[in-house]
Amino acid sequence: MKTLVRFLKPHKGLVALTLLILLIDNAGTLLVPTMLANMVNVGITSGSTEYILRNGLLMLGATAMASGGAVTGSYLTARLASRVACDIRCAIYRKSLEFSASDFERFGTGAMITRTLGDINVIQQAIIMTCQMVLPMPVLAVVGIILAFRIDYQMGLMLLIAVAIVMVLAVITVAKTAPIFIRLQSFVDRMNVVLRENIVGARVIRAFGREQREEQREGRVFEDYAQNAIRVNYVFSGLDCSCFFVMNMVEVCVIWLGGNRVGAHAMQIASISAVLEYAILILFFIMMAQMVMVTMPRAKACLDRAREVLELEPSIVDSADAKVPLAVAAPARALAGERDVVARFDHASFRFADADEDTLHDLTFSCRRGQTTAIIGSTGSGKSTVAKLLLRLHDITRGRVLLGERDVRDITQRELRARVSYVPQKAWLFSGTVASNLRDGLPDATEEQMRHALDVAQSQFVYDLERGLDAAVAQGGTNFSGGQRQRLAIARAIIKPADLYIFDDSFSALDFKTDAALRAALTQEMRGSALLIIAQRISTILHADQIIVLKDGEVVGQGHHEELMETCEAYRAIAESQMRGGEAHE
Ligand SMILES: Nc1ncnc2c1ncn2[C@@H]1O[C@H](COP(=O)(O)OP(=O)(O)OP(=O)(O)O)[C@@H](O)[C@H]1O
Repeated sequence: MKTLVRFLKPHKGLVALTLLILLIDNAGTLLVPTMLANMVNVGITSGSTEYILRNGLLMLGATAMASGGAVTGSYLTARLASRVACDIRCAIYRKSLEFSASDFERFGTGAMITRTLGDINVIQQAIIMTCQMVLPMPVLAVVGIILAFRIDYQMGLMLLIAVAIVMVLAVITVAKTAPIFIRLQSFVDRMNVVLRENIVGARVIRAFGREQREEQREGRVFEDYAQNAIRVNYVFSGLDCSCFFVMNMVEVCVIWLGGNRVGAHAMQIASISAVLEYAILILFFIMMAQMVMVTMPRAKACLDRAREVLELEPSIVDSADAKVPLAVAAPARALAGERDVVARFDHASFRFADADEDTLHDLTFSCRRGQTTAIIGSTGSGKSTVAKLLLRLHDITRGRVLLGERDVRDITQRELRARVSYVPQKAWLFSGTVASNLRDGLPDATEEQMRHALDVAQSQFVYDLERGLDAAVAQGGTNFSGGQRQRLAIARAIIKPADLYIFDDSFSALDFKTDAALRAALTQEMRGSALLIIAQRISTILHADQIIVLKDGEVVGQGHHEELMETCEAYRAIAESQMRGGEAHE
């Protein structure tokens, strides 16, 4: 509830206006039956045309209040609900950008999508239904019963008892059915996770002939959801018919008791229809409110899930004394006090939160300006983790990681990432154009700068595309080959001015000739910065100024290729295995 209040607060004017309009709608609705009764009881019985006309005009006014209020109220509630939903979605998205890799893993991509889209839709609908069906109910019930008492004491009492019984039944139904609706939302989450996995991995599923198995897995999830949805529909149909039964019974009672009261001259005939209308109106709103209330626990579950995301304290935050960030677009310049060392690992160790042992142990090495540092090691030795620590996507457990002379934890994340340019292992491009992707690296890049970056990244293939720099890029860059994607990701990284460029296994999909040409162009281009190249292929790092050999998260060798061939057993083993395979080309 606190979360909802927080998001309603900025719209308090709209909330107040919506409630006022709904009140006007209810007032109009409640006035009509009494006016109608008066018209018949007084106007028609006395034959006063003037009374009938005057009362008719007043009724017209009340009807206009009710219908105008209903239309405006619907518009305002829809507007309020969509504004609140939009604010929650934006807040979740903004929050997710603050998450470290492990924070994000706590929820998972599928669940984050459900929380941002499906869950917020449920909340949006709940706000609309609450405003239109639940909030008017107590007003209508209380005022309707008072008006019925004014018409006749016994009729009022009967209506009060009927409403009390229906309310008790409604509360029991809501309490009993709430868990089904909460379960329903968790099934939506599961469906989303399984569907996403199967759609993204559709080609792998086909390649491994796993269609039947995946179909069964999906079928089970859909089946669970369907079973729950059927139960929900049972509940609704049960509610529907019992409510209509109660309404009809109350109608019978009103007419029966009304007839008796008229016979006893305790009230006039047209008052029966007024009480009847109040009874139908109140019971109808109780029925609708009940239907909305059974879905409320689901909306609450959705709100709780949104709150979980919004209230999660990111595990990586800027320290209080971190310097004011530089503008991201500002060109990088020499880091104060350090001309030479751009980045340094100082006895750094790291352990994943869910791991039993350190992934990296006691790493000490520096990346220098104008030099290429390479990291090589077997699969899972911790190479990518080194890159992520430099970007502070994770925080080290012991030791220090420094940018220039400053610990990365004492720099704002914004400044840190403005000074480091990164090509991730999995080259990811955003949907748009080649140019828009390059502008992610440098927002105001000129065509000349883009062409230069493409040339350095050996991406001249772009010029052969029909629309050149404006060629369309599909989500993830799937309309390009793996090698083309890598080169475009490299172009995006090198167009950004930075002190440190990190290439995480970014040359793996390139042929040897392109790999060699790209490295030569990079070395030439990046003389003023430090390069950190993570690679599996010896040929990619052969000429690096310094090679770090990682084994099980430990540095087991450090030096030039020739030095390492002499002194490092692990390096020699990698080199020899690749030379046997004919990979180590210059
Ligand atoms: N989020 C995570 N949680 C727990 N352990 C992880 C996580 N990510 C990676 N690891 C583990 O950390 C170790 C190092 O992973 P890393 O990705 O750095 O290896 P790598 O040397 O880059 O491997 P590759 O060459 O295959 O890309 C691996 O053993 C991996 O299982």
